[in-house]
Amino acid sequence: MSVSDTKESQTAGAATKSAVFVDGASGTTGLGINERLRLQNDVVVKAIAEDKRKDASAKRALMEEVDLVILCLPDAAAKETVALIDGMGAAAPKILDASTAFRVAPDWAYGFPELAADQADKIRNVKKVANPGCYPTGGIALLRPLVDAGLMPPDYPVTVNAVSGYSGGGKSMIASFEDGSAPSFELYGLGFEHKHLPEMQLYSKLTHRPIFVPSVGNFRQGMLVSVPLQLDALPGKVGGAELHAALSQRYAGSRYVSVLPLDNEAARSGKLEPEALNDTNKLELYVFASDKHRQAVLVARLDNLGKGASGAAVQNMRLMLGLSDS
Ligand SMILES: NC(=O)C1=CN([C@@H]2O[C@H](COP(=O)(O)OP(=O)(O)OC[C@H]3O[C@@H](n4cnc5c(N)ncnc54)[C@H](OP(=O)(O)O)[C@@H]3O)[C@@H](O)[C@H]2O)C=CC1
Ligand SMILES: CC(=O)N[C@@H](CCC(=O)OP(=O)(O)O)C(=O)O
Repeated sequence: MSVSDTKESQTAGAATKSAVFVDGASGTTGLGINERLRLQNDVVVKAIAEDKRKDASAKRALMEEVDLVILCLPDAAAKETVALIDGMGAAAPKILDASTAFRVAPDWAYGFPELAADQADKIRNVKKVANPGCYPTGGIALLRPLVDAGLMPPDYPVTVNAVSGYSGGGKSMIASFEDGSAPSFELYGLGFEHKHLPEMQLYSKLTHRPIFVPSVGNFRQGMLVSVPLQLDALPGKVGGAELHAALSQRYAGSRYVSVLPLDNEAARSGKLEPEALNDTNKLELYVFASDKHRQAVLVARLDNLGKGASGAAVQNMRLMLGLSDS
């Protein structure tokens, strides 16, 4: 049996299509990527035979045939595959890694194309891209424009609260919620060492480590990431309108990131639920503010499996392969 079972939509002209291998294709993120790739007819997905999926030499042979490898593996396994690719010399494909292993590595580009004006070009032009964590996608999207605009000093004492659906914890967490052994809701990360903190601090350009309090609830996917602010602790007389203007300016024209108007349904009801963007690559940003009490809460809503993982991976993949945004 060949090491690759090529799932082709191989029709005339297929030779010019970019070829991609998803390492870890049967995990939560890998399945989500493959589902999205099935809808894209300008990419050929090469799949490894099931019994060879952890076999390094079979992987290497397959990786020599592709333009890009997407890693959907635990950190340790991602590092092993990256070492394998680093040893391939000129035959090495581009790498897009969904794990936490390389997100703050200096020789990798951070796969959040909306981070800054030149970030999409960086992603296009490097060989190694780290897909962001789900929570940092929301946190950085809210914080970075405020720091860049000078509304939030880099040493501001930031707190990030968040709630995620249970698919964020991969196959084992999904099983524990679906067999009823997990609690309905819990806070975690209370040891101040959550794996997303380094990327959240670095790409938000904060000099102080944020306090990050994630939580997980009994729903499959979707998330909210929120940042509470005492407005009088910010310099000047910053109010909701200025925060909103800075975010709106940063994401003007963005296809996937939108900033909701200050007056929106959630602001009127005082409530926001996490599942509305499920199965999309969208990220919504909200500014809730009270001029009376001089307080604000910034909120990002996204699908942890969409813009928080597989959707972002496909967006980055297309940039890395020089394909138009589908
Ligand atoms: N779930 C989410 O919302 C997000 C996840 N991520 C990241 O994506 C990566 C994958 O996570 P997720 O999909 O949730 O995890 P899962 O546990 O759902 O899947 C991981 C997959 O990797 C496979 N695997 C493990 N070791 C190897 C190996 N050496 N070679 C090939 N396959 C291997 C596993 O197979 P087996 O079970 O047989 O060992 C499993 O199918 C992680 O680094 C995670 O941090 C990123 C953003 C969001
Ligand atoms: C609910 C839950 O457990 N979520 C995961 C994060 C999922 C994610 O996006 O993070 P990575 O990309 O870094 O894997 C966690 O907190 O570890």
